[in-house]
Amino acid sequence: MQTEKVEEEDDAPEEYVALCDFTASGSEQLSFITGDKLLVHNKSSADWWWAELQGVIGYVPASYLRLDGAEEGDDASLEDPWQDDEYFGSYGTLRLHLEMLSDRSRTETYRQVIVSNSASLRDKVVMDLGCGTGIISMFCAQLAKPSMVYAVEASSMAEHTRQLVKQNGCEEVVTVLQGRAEELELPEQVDILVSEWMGNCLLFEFMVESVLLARDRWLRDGGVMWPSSAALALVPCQADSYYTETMAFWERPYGLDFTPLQPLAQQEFFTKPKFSHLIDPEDCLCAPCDVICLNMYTVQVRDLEEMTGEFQFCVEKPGIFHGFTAWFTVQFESLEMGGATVELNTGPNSDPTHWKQTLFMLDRPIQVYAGDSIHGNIVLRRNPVWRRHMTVALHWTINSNTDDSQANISLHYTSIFI
Ligand SMILES: N=C(N)NCC[C@H]1O[C@@H](n2cnc3c(N)ncnc32)[C@H](O)[C@@H]1O
Repeated sequence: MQTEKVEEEDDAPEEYVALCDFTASGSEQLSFITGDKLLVHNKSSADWWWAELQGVIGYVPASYLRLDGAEEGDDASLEDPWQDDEYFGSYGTLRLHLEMLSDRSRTETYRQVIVSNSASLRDKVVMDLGCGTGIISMFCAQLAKPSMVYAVEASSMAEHTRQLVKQNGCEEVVTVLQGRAEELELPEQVDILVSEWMGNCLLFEFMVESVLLARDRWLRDGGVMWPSSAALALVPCQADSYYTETMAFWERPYGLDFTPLQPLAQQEFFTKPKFSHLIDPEDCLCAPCDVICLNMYTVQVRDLEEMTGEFQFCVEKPGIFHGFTAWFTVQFESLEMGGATVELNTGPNSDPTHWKQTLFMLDRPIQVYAGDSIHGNIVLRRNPVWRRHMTVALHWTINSNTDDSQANISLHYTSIFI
């Protein structure tokens, strides 16, 4: 995730021009269309600014705007909307590969997919998209007998991957190709396109776009996608420890009253997802549900622009509704008819992974009771400027039938996260 420094608050409002349309998804936001000139009064956070358009005030996504009068070329995002230098630069070092290889649940799942399909992999042509250090390609070469594995890697790690392939005696089967998969020329179509492309909340990094473009270009008719499908799971949850450490903390630190900072804390800590969350299964207020499902054979790049999922949860036990936790699962269908599907589940009831889970905090916690209904929808909207990012909007309503003072009212909140 990119973290931008928050610029100091200015007195005189600055005029910005809208680079693309934005549709508000809450009363506190401001809609605009490409070319609108907005007056920015306050850059309260790196992602959301307080702005005015034709006398109406509201929050606007900073990344959709460019300072009026700035030259087209001044705007880095238009030059490098994929932030490729930074993105592939980060994968050119070992840090992220060490994290991924150290994730045994992730890596062993891919090994299990290869082992359980080893007979069917014989004489097949495989593409390993975004192979990194080549681990999946070498699993294929060592545990099965494909005729060829094209190990495609865009970062400078590819040079080291070639060495690893040779070091492990796989050079007969594995060919390392350096470049973006959607730009490369392969000598032939492939029978299997395997990739480990998943990011936080399943889609961050949007590497999935490259997988779909490569599918359309290189996967032969009847070929197999691994993963074959993917799902984003969501559950309403308690998050008492996070709430205590970021909000309750300001009540009496060292005997002093710091509560005037709580609105700032709410803005700073609860308007962005917490990506490194490990939710305790006990904190789930009910069973999770899959809100977004991707069929990797049919989903199109254009579908990624905006994805909406409905949910209807029935609270199973009384507790404090602090927010929603999200994670993903991916499924690998068998190459054999009727063969068992392998699944990688990054949720709280499975072995932990380096993705952990993602916590979306409510603006304020709400007491809920068994039988309460939490229903609404989640909207993943891809950032039209920064192509590896998206906003997540959660709209929900609680219908409670207890005799509590809040009973029988609908609480409707929208939380927007970048
Ligand atoms: N979230 C993840 N799974 N990230 C894994 C990304 C790995 O794939 C590589 N990668 C990502 N996109 C591409 C692409 N379009 N072409 C080739 N390699 C890629 C990246 O350099 C890294 O080694």
